[in-house]
This record gives sequence, structure tokens and C-alpha cells, in this order.
Amino acid sequence: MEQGPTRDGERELRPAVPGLGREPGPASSPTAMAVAVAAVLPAGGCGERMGGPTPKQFCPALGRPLISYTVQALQRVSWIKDIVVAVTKENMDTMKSIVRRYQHQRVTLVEAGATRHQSIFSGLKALAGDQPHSQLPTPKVVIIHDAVRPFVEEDVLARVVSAANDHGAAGAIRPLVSTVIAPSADGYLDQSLDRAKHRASEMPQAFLFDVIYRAYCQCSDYDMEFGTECLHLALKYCHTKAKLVEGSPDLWKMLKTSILSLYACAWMCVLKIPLSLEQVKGTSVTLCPNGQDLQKICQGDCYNFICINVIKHKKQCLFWFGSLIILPYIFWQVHFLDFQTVSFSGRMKELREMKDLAKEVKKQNVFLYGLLISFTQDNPQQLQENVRQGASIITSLIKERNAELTGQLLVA
Ligand SMILES: Nc1ccn([C@@H]2O[C@H](COP(=O)(O)OP(=O)(O)OP(=O)(O)O)[C@@H](O)[C@H]2O)c(=O)n1
Ligand SMILES: O=P(O)(O)OC[C@@H](O)[C@@H](O)[C@@H](O)CO
Repeated sequence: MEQGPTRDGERELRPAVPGLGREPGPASSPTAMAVAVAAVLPAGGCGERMGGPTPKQFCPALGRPLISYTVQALQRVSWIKDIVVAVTKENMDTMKSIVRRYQHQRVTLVEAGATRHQSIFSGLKALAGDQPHSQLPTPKVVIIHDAVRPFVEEDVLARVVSAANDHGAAGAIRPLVSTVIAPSADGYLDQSLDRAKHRASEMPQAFLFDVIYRAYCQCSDYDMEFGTECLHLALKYCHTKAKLVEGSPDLWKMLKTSILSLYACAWMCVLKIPLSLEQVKGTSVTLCPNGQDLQKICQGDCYNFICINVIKHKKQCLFWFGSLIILPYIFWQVHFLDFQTVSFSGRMKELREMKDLAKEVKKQNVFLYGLLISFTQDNPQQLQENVRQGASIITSLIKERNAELTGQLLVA
């Protein structure tokens, strides 16, 4: 087994999962129950369906391997104490250098198996107390999450962990996007499933460690080789019925290169006046006053990020929304306009320029949306309110990727 960074001294530190169970505590702030949580990331696949030479988990997005985003998504959840990543022998060095380069923490690498279930089992063994070489503490609840699903939020992780703690197993689900049919052996329709009654099983899933580990220990060779569903193993071998938890649309798994592109949701704010950084404080954003470029932002721990770059008298603002790999690129150009000093013709000129640019970049599948945030110098509160409104417009439209909004100027 390959070990990642030393895990000394963490054996006694148990995480508190938000919203998990109830302990006596002040009624206004329900104390979260302390539950030990670890995660296993199977990352030993070869990406057969994608068809490229590089396994999809190592494909770059904005110059950074996909798996690094997934690890980061788990790493930023402080109550996940260990992240065990299963990678093949031949990719072990690559993964080690990813861990080093992006300074991933709490990561332990183990050798993947020939199938996904084998890789997961290998990860679980690293956390099991009964294994001679296991060095990590055995968690009460273990999360299993595909390395190729980079967009996983703390909220859904907490919900599956909480449900697993209560019910023994839990998994995220999504509505089916198309109807599933069963063909007969000779190529005719045999059965058509009622779409409303079925769901797609997604990740993350979570289990009481004891349940899933016992299931894997008893698992038949056939299940180990051909099975794909961990929830099914818990049911079949431990009679544990998984609680199903609604997941968000972001939980998709990378399967094809066509979606291996960037979801560079950035706001490009061209500030037309010298605006003090202080003025946009309080918008629940992180401010980054020095000239960092998008690449650097992506490499940092930046989710829901607003970066303000100061370039001489012109200021640029990149609002980074963490979700990285969906086509098409969405680009927000945010104009801060002082209505008292910028004339009507000045505003029209800006709009025309934005429309022209939007037309141009649409050819490259970049949707450029405009957002106008108006203000007057004497009313900083109004500006803050407009920035807040702008942020909520962006967050609500960012996932729609609506081509019709290209070149439109929305007003906050
Ligand atoms: N022997 C394997 C096979 C798969 N996986 C991992 O399981 C997750 C989900 O599997 P899948 O999407 O099927 O990935 P691949 O097996 O790489 O893809 P394909 O089925 O197209 O070959 C991925 O993170 C993949 O790396 C694994 O750890 N070990
Ligand atoms: O069905 P697939 O082989 O694409 O994927 C299997 C896994 O990646 C996993 O996401 C599901 O089993 C959900 O449980």
C-alpha cells in the first residue's frame, strides 16, 4: 500500500458532520454529532468508453488533472478526515506528483484493482482495522465517490453521510434523462420502464463502514467482476436498504471527451471607475487584490470565488464559481457603470462592444452574457446591494447555459 502524507496525531480527532444527529446542546445551535468519516475514491479505471490514451481522471481541465478537482472537492470538507484514492500501479507516480503539486492533504494512495469494486475494496481495506497493514483509523461512515465526478458539494456529502449514519447506506439519485428500455435477445422491444418510477443512481454514496466492508468481504466473484452498484452489495449481503437522497445536476460522471472542456464560469468585470476594494466587501466573496490570472485561481482552493485584479487604473474582476468542466464555457462580462458620469451614448457603445464580442466567441462555444451593475459614487450601499443582486443573477443562470442569453445585457 502506498502512503500519502503522514497522518500522525489524527487518530483521536473526530469530525463533526453538520446536521448529523442531535446531541444535547443549545437549542438555537444544534450540536452536530461527532462521527468519524473517511472517503474512498476509486480512480483505477482506464476510461474505455472515452476511448483516449489517458484515463479520464488524469485528463487536464484548465491544465489541471480532473482527479485533482475531485480530491479538492472532498479535501475542502473539513469533517472528511481521510481520503483514500485507489490508482493503478502504473499511475501511482503520476498520482503522487498530483498530490504533491496541488498540495492535497489527508490523502492516502492504494493500489486499484481490475474492476471498480476491487478498487473500492482495496480502499476500504486501508481503513479496516482487521487488516495487518492498515494504518488509518476506521471511520464510522465511509463515503464512496467516483474520481471522475468532480462537482460534489458539501451539502450532498453531508446528506448522504447523515442518511448512511441513520440507515446504514445512502446514495445520491437523479431523475432519468431518457427512458430505459430492455431489448430482447433478438433485438425487439421487450420492456419499457416507466421513467417516473425509476431513478439514475449517482455518486456520492455513503455507508456505515461495517456494513459496506462486510458486504465486500462476502461479495461473490461475479459481483466483484460485473457489479457496478455498491448500494446493491449492501442490500444483498447485509440486508441494508439504502436511503436515496436527491442529488444535484452537477453530479454527472465524465464519460466522453466532448464534455472534457472547461466550465470557466468567470465574471469579467471591467470597472469603469476607480472603485475601492472596500466597496465590494460584504458580498460573501473572497477578494484577491493582486494580479492573479484565472489559471492561478483554478489551482487554488477557490470555490465561489471573486477575484479583483487591479491593473493600473483599470480593474478586472473574475468571479470564479468552482464548477469546471461543462460545455459550453460561460463567460460573464460585468460592467460597473456610474450612471452620473457615463453618458447614454457611452453605455450604448459598451453594449455594442459586448454584443460584437459575444457573437465572435459564440463561434467557439463560449456564451458571453453581460451584466450591468449601476451605481453612483455617493451611494456605496446601493452598489453593494446591486453587486449582491448581480451575484444571485449569475448563480441562478450559471448552470442553465442558455444560448439565448448570449450577448444580452442583464441589469442588477
Ligand atoms: N478497475 C477500476 C475501474 C474503474 N474505477 C473507477 O471507478 C470510477 C467510475 O468508473 P467508470 O466511470 O466506469 O470509469 P472507467 O472504468 O475508467 O470507464 P469505462 O467504464 O469507460 O472504462 C472511475 O473513477 C474509475 O477510475 C476504478 O477505480 N478501478
Ligand atoms: O454504470 P457505470 O459503469 O457507468 O458506473 C458505475 C459507477 O460509476 C457508479 O456511478 C454507479 O454504480 C452508481 O452507483
